[in-house]
Amino acid sequence: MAENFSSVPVLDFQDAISPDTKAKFLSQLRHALVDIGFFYLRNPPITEETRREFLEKSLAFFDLPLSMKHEIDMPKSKYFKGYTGPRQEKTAAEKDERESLTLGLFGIEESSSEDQVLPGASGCCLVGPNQWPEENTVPGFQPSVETYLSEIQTVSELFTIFIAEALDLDPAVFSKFFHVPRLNAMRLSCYPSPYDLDPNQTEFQGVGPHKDGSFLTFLLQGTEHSSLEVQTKSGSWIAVPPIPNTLVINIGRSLEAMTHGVCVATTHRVSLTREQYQGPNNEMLGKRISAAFFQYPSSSVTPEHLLLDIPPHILALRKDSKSDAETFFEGLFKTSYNDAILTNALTSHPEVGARWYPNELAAALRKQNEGKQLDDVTLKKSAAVH
Ligand SMILES: O=C(O)CCC(=O)C(=O)O
Ligand SMILES: [Fe+2]
Repeated sequence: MAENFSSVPVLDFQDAISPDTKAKFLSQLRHALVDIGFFYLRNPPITEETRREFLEKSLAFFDLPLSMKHEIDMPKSKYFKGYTGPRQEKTAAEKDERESLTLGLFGIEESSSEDQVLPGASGCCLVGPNQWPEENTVPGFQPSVETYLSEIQTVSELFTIFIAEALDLDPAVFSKFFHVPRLNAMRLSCYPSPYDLDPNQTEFQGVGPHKDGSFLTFLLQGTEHSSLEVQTKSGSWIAVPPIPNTLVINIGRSLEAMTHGVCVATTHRVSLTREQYQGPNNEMLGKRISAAFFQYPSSSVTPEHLLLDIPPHILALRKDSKSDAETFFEGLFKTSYNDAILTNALTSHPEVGARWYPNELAAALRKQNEGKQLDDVTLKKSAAVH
């Protein structure tokens, strides 16, 4: 559980790459990992052009008529990739107002090939081709997304080293967990203006309170809206407004579990109000856009590999000795990481399961019900495709 804090710290990527400031960077990173679970990264190594193109084309994608977006509905893909419409997904038992497009790295990294699709024990898989809109509907959308994905993938690889260094671990300790084919996935989300929703309601659930199942999540807030919030230990919500030229990085359940709860996965949500959709000069802002890149350990790693040997002085930093991380860990890795992730994908997107993997879906729902008394939010939101 995150400590009480009043704002999310801002780290600077420049500090990480200069020998004079590296120690300061790692100390700030350790504080963010252990006490907060969230931080901004200023000056991330993503080119301005990549970011601009990517966001521009993403907005154009969501501006397409609904019928065109439904042509690439997620249930058409057996790999859990594609479009999810508004109010089609639930978080914490409530419908989310956002619509989204889920994309993976398949075909983007050189060594990706059909042969590397790893079936789980249950025979379904998460690594496979993306679904794209017709090129003439949003010209340049696919290359702009692929360029962003390959740049953010590189950032995520750098962070496996920084996290190890910040915890006084061997800098290469994580490298064996992250290899092709990667389960990493990006969720491109678009949040409607409350002015277009029920006039009798004041607040809307963009996405409900949850923790990510990832190792780390790299979030690009693409518009000016201040709608993302994180929860402190006392239960209050702190705004994480967009800051120019930053990414927001947060810790997911996998890193929390791997570090025995030293690193904290913090609950967050996107809550939509009318005030957030008014700009500084009272002008109306359009839709809110964000891109969350979820970094996951590769599917072939086993539970024994994943649990790290943490030095005692780092374990002593753990804030919550009753962390549910280890309970979560047992649940997540009871069979294999890959199977756990598939179970979560199936329960998060039952419509994909119903079409492609009906038997596996039934088994996954049984498993989910068995674990329900443990922690509802944990199970719901540890999904790889989340
Ligand atoms: O859109 C955002 O700012 C956050 C989205 C998020 O938390 C998620 O997709 O897991
Ligand atoms: Fe999230």
